[in-house]
Amino acid sequence: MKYKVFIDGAEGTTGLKIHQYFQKRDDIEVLKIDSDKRKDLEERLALIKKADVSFLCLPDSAAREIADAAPAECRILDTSTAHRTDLSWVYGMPELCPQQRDMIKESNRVAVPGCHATGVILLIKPLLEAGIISADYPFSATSLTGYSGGGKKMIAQYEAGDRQRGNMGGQDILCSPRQYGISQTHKHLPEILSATGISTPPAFMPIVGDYYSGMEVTVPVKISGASKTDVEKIMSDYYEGQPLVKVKESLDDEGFIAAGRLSGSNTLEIAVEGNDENILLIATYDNLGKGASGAAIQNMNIMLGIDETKGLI
Ligand SMILES: NC(=O)C1=CN([C@@H]2O[C@H](COP(=O)(O)OP(=O)(O)OC[C@H]3O[C@@H](n4cnc5c(N)ncnc54)[C@H](OP(=O)(O)O)[C@@H]3O)[C@@H](O)[C@H]2O)C=CC1
Ligand SMILES: CC(=O)N[C@@H](CCC(=O)OP(=O)(O)O)C(=O)O
Repeated sequence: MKYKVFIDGAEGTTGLKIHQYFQKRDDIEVLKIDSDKRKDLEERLALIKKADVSFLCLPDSAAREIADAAPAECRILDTSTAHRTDLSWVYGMPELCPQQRDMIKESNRVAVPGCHATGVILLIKPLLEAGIISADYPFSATSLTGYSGGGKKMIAQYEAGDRQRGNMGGQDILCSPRQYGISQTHKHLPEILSATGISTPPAFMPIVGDYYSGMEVTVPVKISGASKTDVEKIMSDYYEGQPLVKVKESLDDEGFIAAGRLSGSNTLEIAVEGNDENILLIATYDNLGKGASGAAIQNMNIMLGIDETKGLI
């Protein structure tokens, strides 16, 4: 018996990547839609009704439209931002707290977390749960990402053949890392608040670089009454036994941490760096792996009651 899945938006960045994972699996049959009907609501609904699980890899508005039209018994995983703070959906982060996996397994509506939000939430949550930092702490986060995080449009921009690469004296502005979300209205801030329960949004500094994929999220914290070693212990205990989130002694590679170090992987690695005075909580992962498509597959595996790492490690 094969599970039937439908990928709505299969020709986009996230959808294509999910499709690639299924090419290596013999337990999954991907339901196909004719290319000229890929935006036809009725055709897509018919496939969602046939599938055991459907993935929405669409812009937010299109994800809302199809999710609203689908019968409640259809099982849907939405990779967009549309439903991540919607209380009738389950937040698809199995490592968030002990109950989350069961909630995902039982739900017909699961929202896959945003790529930046994934790192920020996984870094902050254990400290809040341990009570060594309070919900009103003035958090901040820097998040480096590869350009595939921006979907087809940004990939085309960065990969355009007429770009002059290298040090062009500022002629090719894409060569240098670009900070964005400057007005502090990034679309991942609401889910960071709702998943962690912190009282105000962190000061958030996303930066896109001239490389395809990979993320490094850093949350600096000053904690009185707890050392770096205490924080390491809290972090390791919180994620003990998690197959796709690993706490490492250090991510430092001869003085550097490359944001693309886990490009192509589905795991997320955390390390507590810095010193007792300035603790740096750091997570590295692939924006298309644990930050999007890999996380979507992990959620699907949980919903289907099979090994959650199947096809991912
Ligand atoms: N890229 C990333 O790293 C991540 C992306 N996401 C989220 O995943 C979702 C998809 O993003 P991404 O894959 O990057 O985006 P892309 O722009 O690469 O792909 C979006 C796809 O949706 C299709 N589409 C648009 N409107 C409709 C519609 N009405 N009906 C059916 N298909 C439609 C597009 O078709 P066409 O090409 O024909 O226009 C395109 O193939 C977004 O919500 C994004 O926020 C989440 C995590 C990470
Ligand atoms: C480089 C870049 O532009 N990245 C996107 C995030 C992509 C992502 O994962 O966000 P969603 O899951 O919410 O789409 C951004 O920061 O808006």
